[in-house]
Amino acid sequence: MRILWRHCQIATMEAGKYNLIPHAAMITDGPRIVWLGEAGTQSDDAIDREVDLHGRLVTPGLIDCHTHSVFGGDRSQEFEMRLSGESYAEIAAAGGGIISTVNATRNASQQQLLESARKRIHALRKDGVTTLEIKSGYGLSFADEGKMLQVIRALGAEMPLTIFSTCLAAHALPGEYQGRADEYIDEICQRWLPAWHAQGLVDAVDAFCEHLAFSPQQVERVFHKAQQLGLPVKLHAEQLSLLHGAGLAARYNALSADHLEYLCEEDIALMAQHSTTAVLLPGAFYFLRESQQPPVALLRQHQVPMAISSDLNPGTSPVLSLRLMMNMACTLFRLTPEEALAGVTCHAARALGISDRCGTLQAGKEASFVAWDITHPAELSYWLGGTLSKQVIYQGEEVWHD
Ligand SMILES: O=C(O)CC[C@@H]1NC(=O)NC1=O
Ligand SMILES: [Fe+3]
Repeated sequence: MRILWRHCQIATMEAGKYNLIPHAAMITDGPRIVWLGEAGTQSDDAIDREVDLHGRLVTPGLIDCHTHSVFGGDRSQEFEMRLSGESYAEIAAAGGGIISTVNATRNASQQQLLESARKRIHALRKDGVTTLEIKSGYGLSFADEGKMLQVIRALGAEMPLTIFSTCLAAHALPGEYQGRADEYIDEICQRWLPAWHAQGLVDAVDAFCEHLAFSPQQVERVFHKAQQLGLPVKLHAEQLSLLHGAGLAARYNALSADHLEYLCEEDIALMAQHSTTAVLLPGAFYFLRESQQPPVALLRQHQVPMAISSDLNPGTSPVLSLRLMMNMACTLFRLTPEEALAGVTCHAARALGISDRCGTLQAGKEASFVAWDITHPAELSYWLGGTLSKQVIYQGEEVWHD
């Protein structure tokens, strides 16, 4: 069905710039854009339906390229304990920390994981998200990581947005492997990854490269297996220290290196050379009250595209608004509002390797876009909270309206 979407202004986000078309229209045919431009200059091909967008501003659907949206329980009590002055050690002794989420996820059924994730994803969708990456990483066993990956695929099958599945089995060391990290990595590489890949459950492979998680040597073994399976890689890198994880990821032509507070210029140059996108996660920086900022000026200087994401997870970034992350990227990391919008559209698409399909509004690309009740794109980073999205269109269909 050919639909003419008229009476709007469009920010196409091509090349990471607004490219504002002030009096615009767009024609979609099913899930694809077939034309967009100055209103009235379109060809007079048959149109089946017209939609008046009431002068609203239209951007590409937002892309949240780094989330841990599937998990059991939550860590709100831990949050309260910390603010009551309890130490990490006391919290851990009381069963808090990432292991508490692992236990809650292992004890939850697929249905329970699906239902709790669905609520969180709906909040993101109302805020304009039409593509979402979700990682495993709270199961940490063959059965429970497989359960998470099945839930991620089920969410993609039932919800009106595109869901990209990333295996993060190398997120933390489970209790049963304490002191035997290399054996855990062996299990992931020799048995788990090949099986999940054969079941079609994995679109990319990620790991957490950090002193409290896995070493660059252990990460490289996971990357080597992913490469053998033909799966792209991503990496949680330089969040809390400099281990040159981002440089290792770049050498494996990673789609992205993420967090990057402690990133160095040598590894930025490798990211530029290997087209690895930088993914900045201001929610975790803010929630952990970090002080070390990612080197944004150096990333700009080396022309490494910066994506922005929620890092939605129960421990360090319980975030339910990607637009709030845009504000934090500007307020905390000093990105411009135009860079922040590029960070959740075209650069986020690049971080998932799907720039051919979405992230900008152009003929031939996916007809996934948002009509916002604003007059300038900078408002998307400016307003804190609130509902600015009036209509969310996914692959040519209206899937949410205010
Ligand atoms: O605490 C949690 O539940 C996850 C922490 C989260 N995972 C990661 O790799 N970095 C983080 O901040
Ligand atoms: Fe993360």
